[in-house]
Amino acid sequence: MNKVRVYDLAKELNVNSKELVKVLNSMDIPVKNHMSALTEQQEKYFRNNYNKSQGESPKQEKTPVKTVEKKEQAPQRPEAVKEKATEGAKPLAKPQAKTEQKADKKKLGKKDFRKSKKPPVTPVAIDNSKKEKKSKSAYKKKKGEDETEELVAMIPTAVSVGDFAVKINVPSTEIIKKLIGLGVMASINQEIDFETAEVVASELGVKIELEDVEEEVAEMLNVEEEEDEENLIHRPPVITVMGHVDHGKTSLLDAIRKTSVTAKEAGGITQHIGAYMVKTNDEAITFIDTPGHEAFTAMRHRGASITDIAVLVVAADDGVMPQTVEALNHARAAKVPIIVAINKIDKPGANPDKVKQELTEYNLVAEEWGGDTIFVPVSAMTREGLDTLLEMILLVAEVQELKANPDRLSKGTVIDAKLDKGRGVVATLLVNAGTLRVGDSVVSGTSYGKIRAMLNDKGKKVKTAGPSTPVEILGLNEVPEAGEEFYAVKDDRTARQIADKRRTHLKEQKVKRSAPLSLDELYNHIKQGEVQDINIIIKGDVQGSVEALKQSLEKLTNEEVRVNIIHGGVGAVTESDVMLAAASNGIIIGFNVRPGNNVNALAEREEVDLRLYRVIYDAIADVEQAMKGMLAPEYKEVVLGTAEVRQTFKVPNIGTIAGCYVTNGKIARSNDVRVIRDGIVVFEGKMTSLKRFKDDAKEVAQGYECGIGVEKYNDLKEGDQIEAFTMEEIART
Ligand SMILES: Nc1nc2c(ncn2[C@@H]2O[C@H](COP(=O)(O)OP(=O)(O)OP(=O)(O)O)[C@@H](O)[C@H]2O)c(=O)[nH]1
Repeated sequence: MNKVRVYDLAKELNVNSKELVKVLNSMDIPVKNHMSALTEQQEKYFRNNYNKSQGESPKQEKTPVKTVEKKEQAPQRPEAVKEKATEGAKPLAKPQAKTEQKADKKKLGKKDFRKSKKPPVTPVAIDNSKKEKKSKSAYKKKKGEDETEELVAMIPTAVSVGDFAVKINVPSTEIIKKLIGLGVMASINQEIDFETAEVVASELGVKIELEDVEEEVAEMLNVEEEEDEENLIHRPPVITVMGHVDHGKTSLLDAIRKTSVTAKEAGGITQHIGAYMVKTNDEAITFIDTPGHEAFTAMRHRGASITDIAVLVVAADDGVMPQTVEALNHARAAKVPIIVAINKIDKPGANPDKVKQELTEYNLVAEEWGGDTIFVPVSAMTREGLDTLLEMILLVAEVQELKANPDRLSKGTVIDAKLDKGRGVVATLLVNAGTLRVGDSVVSGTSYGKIRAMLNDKGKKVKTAGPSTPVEILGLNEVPEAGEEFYAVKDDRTARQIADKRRTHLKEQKVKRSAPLSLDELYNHIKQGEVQDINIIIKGDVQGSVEALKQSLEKLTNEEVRVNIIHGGVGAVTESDVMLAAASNGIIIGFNVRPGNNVNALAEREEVDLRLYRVIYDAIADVEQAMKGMLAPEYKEVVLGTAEVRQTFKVPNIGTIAGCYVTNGKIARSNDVRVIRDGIVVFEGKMTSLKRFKDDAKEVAQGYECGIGVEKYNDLKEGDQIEAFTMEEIART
């Protein structure tokens, strides 16, 4: 869901951001500054009421008598707000970093608006509450179940007793006394953590909430307000090259890089810095040098949407392959325009039309065939078509009107970073806006420092780097994470303060991360208006089942939620599927397939809901039930162990016995088993025998060999995985 920031809204309404913040606050929409984002509901509520109150001023002093009347009125139903708001509302499709969305969800949406059963207070009611307001920075208002307004103090993860006292307006001696009561001996200058503060506060009858570090940081960064159109200049497009393995991504990037090397520069290019710039017809294009959709989605998952255009490479002699489809779905999920480069046209078996034909099935239809996708036949080897490809990139970029203000403190994204023995932390940054300069103080996540030296993509020392320029910088104190944003700030102190603030908050941030989408929680998300799109990734054993599932699931779309199949493919669930789900807040449905190595662990870490089914109907029913809030899974499958088939034996009258090695967990005779070949479930059933050498065994542990027979299945093959599992009942929630 895209959220709108105050400055976007201000720009649209042609009002000053600061004024708008005041208006929003007066409407009980607790925004702090121009960087604050509104939830969709808040935006709708605002639009509805702003239009009405416009001109009257939000203070509403003219109608004090009505205060009582309004309060007694039946609460305005959110549905009504929705209907009215949509009439005049322009779509505001601003892409926004995921981290920001999360921060927003955490602070504004859930706490102040959605959980409250009452509708937002009307501007009339607010005016009264204003009188009660104390220090604006320390408090925010919170509506309880009754009409009384509660004041909530915002407390950081760690706070000194003295500061805490000031924030909650209670004498520090009182706090020290309470702390002693809790067995905590702390002086006025000592710090207590948020949890302790919370206990003390509740004993004193004061509500506290954890400060939102990113909002504070936004304030410290003093990010420029809306950019004046006149300050904006064209910036070069940033390109990521994607495609199936061996279709020529790396060759294409290398060929493009060499194309741009003029004679005198030749030999000058010795290093790769994670991104490079080329010039064609005097226009620059930036290429991200880590090709592939995995890297792209990993970046997106971290909140970085740096790619303006995706080039999808398809080998003309091979055609559309599984990762071609995967790549195009990753680009689509990120709403990035796609240009198709049909590569290897020099090869004898090249058939560009076949590629075009195959891609029509995925709604990429060539312009010459009546569609709107640009296809460029190229050869990374002979360099044929490369100029046309670059021209087409510029053409698509022109439509996008990519602009940035070069005259401001720089911000952008970390593309890559490492620790170099001789040079210290080396980070490749892609400037997104502003101009980065040697000597600038920068901060990225918890890493900060002053730029000691800056090198361009050709390894040359440079003093400045403008929008869309990749540079390598030296001077950061620790290795920042790829995909993290960086900001140049006014001085070292600010950079350090921001990094420190983040470091202390890091733990809580992780814990407080808003829950990603899961079928179990789906209905709650829908009810709270947080979900309008269910993004699903389907992996199946054969194309037919993927297609059938896709169509049936898409049919579940109703007025409230749309079911989007963002990717569907044949084969095991992969890490890249999990990353796509994580970056798109989606869930994964596997039909007759199993997750590949480490995939379960990754899904768990990223909290991606990964569901595996053997019956199509079950998958559809689960999603359907989840949409209605009726999902009540009663059984959960528990995998207990896996064995690898090393050898097979034919035993007369018994059938095939697999000589296995237990690779993890343990296999018990009572377990059910499934046979997995190349990530696909080929059989599921019962065990007929489990033996250690000649003896029957109850169970065999990891690291031991055993013989396994599977009921009614004699097609066991070397290399198969035998997975042992049981079904466990789980309590309804
Ligand atoms: N004939 C011909 N061969 C090409 C062309 N482009 C790439 N190749 C060859 O195809 C093979 C794979 O190319 P890569 O550039 O490594 O492909 P890739 O997509 O980057 O592969 P991964 O990095 O493994 O995903 C190499 O042997 C290249 O030499 C081309 O235009 N024509």
